[in-house]
Amino acid sequence: MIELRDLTKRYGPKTAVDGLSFTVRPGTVTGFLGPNGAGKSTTMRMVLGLDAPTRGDVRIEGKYYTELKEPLHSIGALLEAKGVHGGRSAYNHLLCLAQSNGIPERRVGEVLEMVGLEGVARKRPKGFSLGMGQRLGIAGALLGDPRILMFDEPVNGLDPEGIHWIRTLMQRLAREGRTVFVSSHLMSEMAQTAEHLVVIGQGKLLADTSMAQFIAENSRTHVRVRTPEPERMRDVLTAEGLRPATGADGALEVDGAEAPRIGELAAAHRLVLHELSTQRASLEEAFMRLTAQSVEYHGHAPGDGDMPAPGQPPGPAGGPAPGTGTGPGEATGPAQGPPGGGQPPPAWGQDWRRRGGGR
Ligand SMILES: Nc1ncnc2c1ncn2[C@@H]1O[C@H](COP(=O)(O)OP(=O)(O)OP(=O)(O)O)[C@@H](O)[C@H]1O
Repeated sequence: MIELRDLTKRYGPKTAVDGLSFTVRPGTVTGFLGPNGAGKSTTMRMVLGLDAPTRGDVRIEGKYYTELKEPLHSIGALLEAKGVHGGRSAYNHLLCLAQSNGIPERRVGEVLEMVGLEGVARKRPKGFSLGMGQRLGIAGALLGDPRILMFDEPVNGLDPEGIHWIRTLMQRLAREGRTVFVSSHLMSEMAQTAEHLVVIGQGKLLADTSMAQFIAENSRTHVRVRTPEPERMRDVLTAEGLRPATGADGALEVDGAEAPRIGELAAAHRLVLHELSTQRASLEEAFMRLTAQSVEYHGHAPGDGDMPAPGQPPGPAGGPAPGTGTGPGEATGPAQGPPGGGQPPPAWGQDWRRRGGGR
């Protein structure tokens, strides 16, 4: 278990981490999410005692990092894959780590096998690919067989096979009852990996919630209906207590009813349908909405007039491209903006934040 209490870090006038309090529990993968510059790495460095908090503290299994007698047995971390001595072989790099932490040499072979690097054990990491470097970093984290594992952006730059491998490994470690804390700035990646989420923006806690709750509250659906008689369809839906909106292309967008129900209503009133589809907003979009106010740097493409200003939720045109945020619970239809035909939707993130998401 990792417990943060009012954790704060200032660099001169810049507050990188601002009063963070949350607990990372064992048995699940906890995703640590936030846009670039949100303070994830700074937080993780403070967990490991590499940076001193300006205020507040972190405890690992109830102890301060400095109180841990053999830290690698308590917490293993992958912060930056490049922090490896390039001149030593992978085996010797791990052996040095093991010897300085009272870990028997046989464990070096075990972890190399676990990460699939046994074939290059005698090679120098200098020539390793990014993926091999990540695997070596993870081998180092696993060396002390720790109860807690912490990975900072472990899938950055990896190919799909590498991403799949890391995801599976993290889930296995959590199933073994370990605490697994992993940072990312990609909601779509976390959606497939984590069961619990901690979201920060500009150093502040935005959410601490289960992934299931996040999906339930943010993967909002609506039904798109196209018919040659939209006005009559609208009247039928309104008579049922629904409030259809008109999309940019004239299609009706209906919240609060499933597609089969709408299809039955249309049939009962002998209305021809040209389209009846369930649309689900992507989790990536929900995450962008939640963190929109706390993104440090906004990119703008030429002619990017639709990008939301900080604090403004993006309309459908400002959201990610369809299909960019596939995660569990968004199997139907392309990723779309919410209903309303370009009208700003309710600020889901803010609403969700207000409702809280604590355990
Ligand atoms: N040593 C430092 N000195 C001054 N400012 C720093 C230092 N380290 C981090 N910062 C600033 O603190 C803020 C948080 O940085 P941090 O690297 O923790 O964010 P992050 O969420 O990990 O971002 P990313 O996803 O880009 O890695 C940023 O504005 C960064 O510029």
